[in-house]
Amino acid sequence: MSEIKEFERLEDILDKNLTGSNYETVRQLLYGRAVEQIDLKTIPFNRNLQVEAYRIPCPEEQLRKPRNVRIGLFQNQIPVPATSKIQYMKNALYKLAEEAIETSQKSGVNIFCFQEAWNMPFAFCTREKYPWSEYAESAQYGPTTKFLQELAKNYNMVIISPILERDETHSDTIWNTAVIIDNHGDYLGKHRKNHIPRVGDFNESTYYFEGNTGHPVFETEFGKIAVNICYGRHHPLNWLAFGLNGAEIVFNPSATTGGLSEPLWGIEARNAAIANGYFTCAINRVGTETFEHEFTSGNGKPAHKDFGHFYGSSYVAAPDGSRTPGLSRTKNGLLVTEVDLNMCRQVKDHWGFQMTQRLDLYADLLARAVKSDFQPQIIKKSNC
Ligand SMILES: NC(=O)NCCC(=O)O
Repeated sequence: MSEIKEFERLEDILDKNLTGSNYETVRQLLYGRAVEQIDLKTIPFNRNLQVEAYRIPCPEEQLRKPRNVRIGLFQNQIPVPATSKIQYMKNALYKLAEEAIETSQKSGVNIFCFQEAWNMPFAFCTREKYPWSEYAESAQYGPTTKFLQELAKNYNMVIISPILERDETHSDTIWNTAVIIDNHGDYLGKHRKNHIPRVGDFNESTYYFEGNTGHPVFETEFGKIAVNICYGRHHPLNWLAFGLNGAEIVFNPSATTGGLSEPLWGIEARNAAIANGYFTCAINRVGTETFEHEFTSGNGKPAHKDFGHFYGSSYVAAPDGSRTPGLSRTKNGLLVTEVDLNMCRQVKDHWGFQMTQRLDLYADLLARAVKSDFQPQIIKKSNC
């Protein structure tokens, strides 16, 4: 697929080209029930940050109070060239993060999530070990976690921080990890990316292995949350497992490019929300990162110095299939979304997907499929 850079977002095209009831019909078929815009006009935003805020409506119940939570998703370009010195890059990103978290706090955000490997360039396309491995740091005690613990505590906000992790206890190994910091500034735990891509320039397996933390769900004051890191969104069972462990919101911090995955982007996290009865939050990087040395994609095409365009387009999807518009494809942005977690149970009651999911049937098939003597269940005519 060729790169698409020349438009801001799909929603703008719909908006410009469809009018009146045509627009509403198409919007509803594509995006589900309408979300409401929240007016944040009073907040003095940094001009370079697109801030959009929505409420996903949810019927009130008679016995349970609403469990309203505001989610903040932050997508950004690296603020200085990819080739910058490590500490310079980290400091520039910390400054950006501080602004985004401060704006989130003014917007009433309770849970904030960054994009994948947010405190570094997405350099895994290069296959160079240095300097990129030097970005790795301890999940619990590293400088990025320390920096965010302070902000989480001051702003009473849960923060999800996907970073490159260095596990000093286990032979200095490197992992692609999301760190969860609670709203008191305490380290709650971490999750390591389960599925590592080997597609296009996503050469991440050069740096780290498939995660070994299972499918943890973190119980916070603002709901039960989990993190499905980037490429894991192509794996329905990965989403399912977070649902089985009771997640109410699953974050999908990502770094993906237009030429590779854009047609899938609006589908996968949204489908996961519907199938598993939880909210999903897809966050993608923005911009083009150019590296010093050329690399190839192993496809016979010329060597190049960048991955292509990271297309942003972060969004939130609800268990009833509705979703927010996406943020810009080209700008830094903060997407604030208010959701009522009661919707998870309401949709489960309505559709019955969990009641009818027949896990036993699939457990039996999966148990057989992983064995070396597995025989696929194929019926054919006896004389063929
Ligand atoms: N970071 C990452 O896993 N990217 C893989 C590409 C994709 O899943 O779209």
